[in-house]
Amino acid sequence: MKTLDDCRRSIDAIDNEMLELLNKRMKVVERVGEIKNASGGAIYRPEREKAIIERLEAQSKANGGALNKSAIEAIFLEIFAVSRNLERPEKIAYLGPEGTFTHQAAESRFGAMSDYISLSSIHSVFKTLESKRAKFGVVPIENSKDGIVGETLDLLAKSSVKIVAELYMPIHMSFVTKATKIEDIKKIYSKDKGFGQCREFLSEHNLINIEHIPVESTAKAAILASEDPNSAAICSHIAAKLYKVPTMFENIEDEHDSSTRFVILSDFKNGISEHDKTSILVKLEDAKEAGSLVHFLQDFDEENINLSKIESRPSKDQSGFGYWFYIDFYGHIDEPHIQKVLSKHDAEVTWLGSYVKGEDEL
Ligand SMILES: O=C(O)C(=O)C[C@]1(C(=O)O)C=C[C@@H](O)C=C1
Repeated sequence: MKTLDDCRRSIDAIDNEMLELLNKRMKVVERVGEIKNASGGAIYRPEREKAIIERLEAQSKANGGALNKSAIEAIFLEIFAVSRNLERPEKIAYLGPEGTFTHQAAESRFGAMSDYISLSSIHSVFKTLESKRAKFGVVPIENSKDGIVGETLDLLAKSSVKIVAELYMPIHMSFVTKATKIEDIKKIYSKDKGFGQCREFLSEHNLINIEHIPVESTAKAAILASEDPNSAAICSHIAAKLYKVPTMFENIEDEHDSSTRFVILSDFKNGISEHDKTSILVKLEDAKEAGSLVHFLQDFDEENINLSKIESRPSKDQSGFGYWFYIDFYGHIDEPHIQKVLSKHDAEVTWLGSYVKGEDEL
């Protein structure tokens, strides 16, 4: 029977081997970086990362290994993040401040070691990418309960920035305050969506009729609540911890399976993988004619292209009344059957990105 000391000696030996192997991997990665830097190729290749994780998951299963997909992902996403930093360090702009769900989403993809820029609006994230002050941007695009984030869609419509990846994160809200009694709370800070996601909680605790102050992020709400003991914030657990505001209630969201879809923005096109999704904007020329959208969608149907989302937005241009449509469908823009459909509608379609579809779609 192995003793604890025996086990620890084995662990030390295995750790040494793993470190040697990781360093060996990083030598290869350095060469990949040289090749990409010489050709101007994109460093971040989400489709390749996904393929690696899938291969390792299958291998682990076949060999009866203890590591499941989530464990493999947790370990390897951090390895990829270190690799990318070695190939070419790139800055990541996100909707801050620190402690937002977007920050959490950014860290889950780019790891703890990357160089982050926290910005106070979605608009600033787009501007920072357009001016090349950051290579990647992370912003929310949709919540399973509250729907689309209009600002992100409107900016995608105007900007040259593309979606290169998406990810879904479960959202849990906390009610945090420095007050010791709920009756002492005179105002609540949160992001507008935060109030929207916790209506039942607010009503059950008679918090509907006190002042609700929407601010630009749930982390900002935590900062404000940390400065005023007669206020509270609806925010993430990490924001409460970061800004040292005690938690009065946890998991106060109406729907506990609420999750938010985030998109990673950049300036390159991904290669084709087997699990792609494409986002487009459609401005139909004859939008006032009944049936024009139906005809457009029939073209997709004929090629067996499945839509995962369609959302109409009022167009904000000067020409007056009108709508455009935001559409997500399965497949990559470079696949021939997709080209066939889109080429029929060249003038009406703006491509927003093709990317590996995230796990746990809303
Ligand atoms: O295969 C590549 O293109 C690499 O740059 C290597 C690597 C990796 O560490 O395996 C790193 C970054 C990419 O996002 C994908 C994979």
